Order: sequence, then C-alpha cells, then structure tokens
Amino acid sequence: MSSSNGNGGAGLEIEDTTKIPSLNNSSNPSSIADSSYELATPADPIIVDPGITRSKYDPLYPEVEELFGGGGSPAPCTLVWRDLSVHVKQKDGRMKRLVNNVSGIAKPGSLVALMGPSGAGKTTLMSALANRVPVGTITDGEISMNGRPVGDFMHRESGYMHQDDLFVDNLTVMEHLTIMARLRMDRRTTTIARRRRVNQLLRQLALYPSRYTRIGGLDGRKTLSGGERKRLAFATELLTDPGLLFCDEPTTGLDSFSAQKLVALLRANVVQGKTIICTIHQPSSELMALFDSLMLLAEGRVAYAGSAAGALGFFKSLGYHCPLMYNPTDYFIKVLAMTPGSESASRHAVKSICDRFAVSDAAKELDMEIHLEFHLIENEDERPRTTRDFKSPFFFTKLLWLIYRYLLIVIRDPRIQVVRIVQKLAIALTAGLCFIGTVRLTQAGIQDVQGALFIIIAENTFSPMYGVLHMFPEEFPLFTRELGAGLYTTPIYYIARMTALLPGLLVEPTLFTLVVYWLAGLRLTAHAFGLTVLLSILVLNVAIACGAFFSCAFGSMPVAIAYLVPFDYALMMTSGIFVRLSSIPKFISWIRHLSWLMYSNEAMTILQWDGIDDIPCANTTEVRPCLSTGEEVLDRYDFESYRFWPDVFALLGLYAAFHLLALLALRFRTRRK
Ligand SMILES: Nc1ncnc2c1ncn2[C@@H]1O[C@H](COP(=O)(O)OP(=O)(O)OP(=O)(O)O)[C@@H](O)[C@H]1O
Repeated sequence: MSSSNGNGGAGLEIEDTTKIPSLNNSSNPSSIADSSYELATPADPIIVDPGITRSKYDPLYPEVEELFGGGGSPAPCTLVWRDLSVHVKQKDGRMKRLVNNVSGIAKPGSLVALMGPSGAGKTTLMSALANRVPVGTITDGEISMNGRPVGDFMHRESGYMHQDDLFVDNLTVMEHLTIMARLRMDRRTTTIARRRRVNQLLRQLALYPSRYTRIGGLDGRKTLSGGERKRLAFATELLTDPGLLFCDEPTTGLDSFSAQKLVALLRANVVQGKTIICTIHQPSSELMALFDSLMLLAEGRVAYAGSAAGALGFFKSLGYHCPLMYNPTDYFIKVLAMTPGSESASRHAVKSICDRFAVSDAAKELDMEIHLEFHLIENEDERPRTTRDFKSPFFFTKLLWLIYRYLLIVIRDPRIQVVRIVQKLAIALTAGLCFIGTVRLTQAGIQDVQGALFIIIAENTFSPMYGVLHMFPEEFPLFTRELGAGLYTTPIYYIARMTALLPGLLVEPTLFTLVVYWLAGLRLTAHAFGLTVLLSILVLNVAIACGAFFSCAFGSMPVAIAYLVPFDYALMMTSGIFVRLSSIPKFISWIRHLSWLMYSNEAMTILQWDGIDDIPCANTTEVRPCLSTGEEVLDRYDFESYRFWPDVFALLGLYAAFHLLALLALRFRTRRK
C-alpha cells in the first residue's frame, strides 16, 4: 500500500487513436480547452484503433455508447448548506472551531472551486459536506442533498477523491478497478455491466494502455506515474457514477499540463450533469476558467463566493487591486494568508474582508438562492427527492473479493514466499541435523526429545508472531479510508486479511515440523507424528493471532514490540521448559494459562511419552534420578497425560480469544480516530 501526492507524471494523453468523445460545454467557450475532450458529433466518423484489442466486455462501439449514453446519466445533485460550523475536540478537552458559519450551494452541472490559504478549512468543510468527518468532530448547521439532510447515504451517492491517493501497490490498474467495482457497485449489476464500466473508465481516463501496470512498488518494474495515479483515484470514485463528487486538491503534485488535463476531465464530467466541488491550489487563469464558481475561505469563514470574475470586483471594492500580470487567484490567497510576523494585522484584515463579504450584494444573492432552495425543501414535500435505489454487495461477496485482493498481494511477490519457505527449510535442516542420532530412548535422550519439541514450538511462535506486527499499522490509513467510504466493515476486513494468510500458515509449520521430526527421529508413529504436525499448525496460528492483536492494539510497530517482548518472555518462562510449573511463584504462575507454549509443550510431550514404559537406567553413576517410564517423564515436567485434549481446546480457545481481542482493538482504534 502506498500514498502519494503525485509527482507530475506523464500528461493526460487520451488514447490517441480511440477517440473518446465527450460533450463539450457549448455555453462555456473556455471549457475543455484540450482537443482530447472535444465533442465528436454524431456525424464524425467513429475511429476504431486497430492496434487496441477489445475484450468481450468492451462495448462494441464505445464511442457510440459514450456519445449517446451507455449506462444512463447520473442523478442531478443539488448540495446546499446553511450556517455550517465544524468543531473539533482537542486533547485538552476544549473545542476548536475550524469552520465558522459557512453557507453555500452547488448545483447540477457546476464545477465549484474551493480555495483559500493553507489551513483555511477547505478540507474540513468538504469532509463535513460529504458527511465524512472524523470521529470527534461536531458539525452544526444544515446540509441537504437533493432535499435530504446528509447522512450515511452520502457514501453511496457521492464520490470523494482524497488529497493523497492510497492504493494497494501490488495490484495492477485493472485488478484494482475490478475489485473496487465489486465492493462499490450495486449488487444487482451484472458482471458484463461491471466489466464494461471498468473498461469504459479505463478508456475515458486514458488508463487503458496501463491497465496491466502495477500501481506502485519498489522492485524496479514499471509503475504508474503521479498523473496516472490521480486519474486512477478519480476512476475509482466514478465507478458508481455518482452525481456529486468532492475532489480534494486533485492537481497537487502534477505539472501544469497534467493539472490542466485533470481539471478538463472534471469539466467533462460536469458537462454530463455532475456536481463537483474541488479544492485547488494556485490554478492558472486558464485552469480557473474551467470552473463555474469560486468560494474563498479564510480562517474558516467565507471571504468570497460567486463567479471568479466577480471576485476581482469585490476585492477591488475593498481597495485590494490585483496588479496587472498577477494571477488573480494567487493574489486573493496572498491577501487572505497570514503574513509571518504580522499575524494579528493579517487576522484583522481577513476578518474585515469576511465581514464585508457577509453584507455584500454577492452574499445577499447567494443567501437568497440558499433560502429559496431550503424553502423549496421545506414546503414542497412532493418534490421528487432523487435518491438512488442502491443495494450494497452481500457480506460474502465483499469478503471473497477482499480475500482475493490480499491473496494477490501474497502471490504477487513469489520471491518473498519462496525466500520464506527456503529460510524455514534451512532452519529446519540446521536444527534437525543437530538432533540426528541424539533422540534415543535413554536418560540423555529425554532432554533431546524435549529440546526438539521446543525448537518446533519456538520456531512456529516467535518469528511469525513478530512478522505480523507491521501489518495493521501499515495498512491502517487505507483501511480507515475504505471503511469510512462504506466499502466494508471492520470484521470483513479483519477476516479477509487473516484468511489470505492461511495458505502460508498451513504450509510453513507442516514443512518445518516434517523436516525436524524426521531428522531428529522423534516417535515414529502416525498418531504422534500427525498430531504433532497439527499441533504445530495450531501453535503458529495462535502466535499469529497474538501478533495480530498486538498489531491492531498499537499504532506502530516499535510500540507493539515494546509490549510484546515482556509478554513473550512471560509466556516462555511459564511454558514448563525452563522452570518446573509447580516451582513458579504463585503471583506469576497464572500467566501459564495464557501460554500456548505451555499447552503445546505439554500436548507434544504427551504424544512422545505416553505409553512408554521401558526407558533404560543404564548409567547408575548419574546424579539425576532415573526416569524409567513416560509417566515419570511427564511428571518431571508437571505434565499430566490426561490433559492432551484439554490442551488442544485451550489452544483453540486462545486462538479465538486473540482474534476476538484483535478485532475489538481494531474497532476501538477506528472509532477513536
Ligand atoms: N483534528 C484537528 N484538531 C485540531 N485542529 C485541526 C484538526 N483538523 C484540522 N485542524 C486545523 O484546522 C485548520 C483547517 O484544516 P484543513 O485541513 O481543513 O485546512 P485546509 O484549508 O484544507 O488546508 P490545506 O490547504 O493545507 O490542506 C488547520 O489549521 C488545521 O491545523
């Protein structure tokens, strides 16, 4: 998984030969400045590139479908908000106001630019409008989409393109979109329709030639450029064809050409009837011309709202004359930004501008529009409240597609898998070779048997347990974002993540135990061997569950390690290997009930010694007492032969308990964020 702000990748070269027609905004001469987005009229010949192979899921004539609408237009969306304030609870318990009494409206077919200096509250306002504020944020005021107060439905009916794009890097563009289509689109959508939508977006956003390219990664392979990543993030939001889109700084990190192309793309979507609200930094005049209206924020308040041209007049009326040859939007931001060293004067100036705007004609006009919209909402019950009849994919559909995604990550890097298996075999060989010929039915052999069992238990415990610690902190940003977007629930994510690890969790302990068991020459019965392998699989799975709990409970790997090390020492010391269980002081001996090392050690020891009654006591000079039966061996370690199945159930109980705790920890952390 990775995050990127983009770094000015290749330009947005719409597939050169498959001419993608999109509707030009005839009312806006500056719209869609680039010929790639020019309207192909029905009279235009349809150019089909013989070089581009079509899959059976491509529309037969994508150009025709594009032009006349293959999947229907999005429902028109009017978003209106009045007296909106956003507060956040700070660590000291006090509330901080980030957005202060802001009102506005975004109508179908309009591209609204939300601008302001850094920290003005743009992202906060947009996330409040999109009903995606983090936990601990309090929103006051009214927000209505098509006559309905915003709520959870916003996740289905709007798209939100974040400032930083997060993806699972190991996937290809096609895999990412296919999985997202499964998680996001209505469950009644047919497979063909879903694949068509993916192909349509790949072509529209000029990602078709890169459809089999991995999104990211550091292994020297070709990966997506910054611009392509932005377009992929946009394509992901467009999968469900929402009528309302929020884009948080989509052009950040792109060169001016790519930025122009991306905004032209937003424009093309607006022309089809979408409503798009977009925060943007330092747009060129050419880029700004693609927007229908502008809202300037400063210190959480509205400094201006209306047409971009009107902004010049408004600032001029206050005595702020934009110098010739100066980009007007840069000038507005400069006026509204805090000047280092004279913050108080800047704050005063900003307050004055916001106050003056509040009583300006532009503000009155906007207020009237907003009041009219709310009046219509309140008084026209019969007005059609356009909502989508959306059915979320089934629990198991989401689960299976998430498992598929995480399996792809595992399979995608076979070298890591191969290295891990080779490493396991090397350790098993080294350990096993040390035991060759030592494990015999003698007094000395007892220690060697117990040593071999401990190697099997320790190797299936420590490295897997620590190996899983990085997983959840690393994936947390993408997980919380997808969770926030309503793609799945915490249990679905957790179960899928763990299930995808299962093949390795079965193969690794089996291979390791097989090699050590046979090289060391442990008890050669199918019963003892088979159950030892099963126990080692169980041990590794309990260790992974414990590692997952620590990984979910703590926000970073170093903190998780800091807590896990003392815990694993306590488990080891109470495992019955180093100290007799009956000798452990009472105040600490309770820990053994959590020690899967103790349960597995006892169970494996029982398998080796149960029923043995002829251990020779050859060396009479030995100081140690002679243990002539398996029962005596078990007794020496404070183990009981009848406890085999209770041990197995205890291991299963620990497995379930650790996973449950991990899930609860993950839920707790997502609620706190
Ligand atoms: N959880 C929070 N607790 C305290 N302050 C916060 C919190 N979230 C945001 N802020 C503050 O609120 C202000 C507005 O933040 P926001 O991210 O909305 O600004 P922005 O206009 O989008 O900035 P940028 O253009 O730099 O992304 C900033 O000063 C930020 O530090």
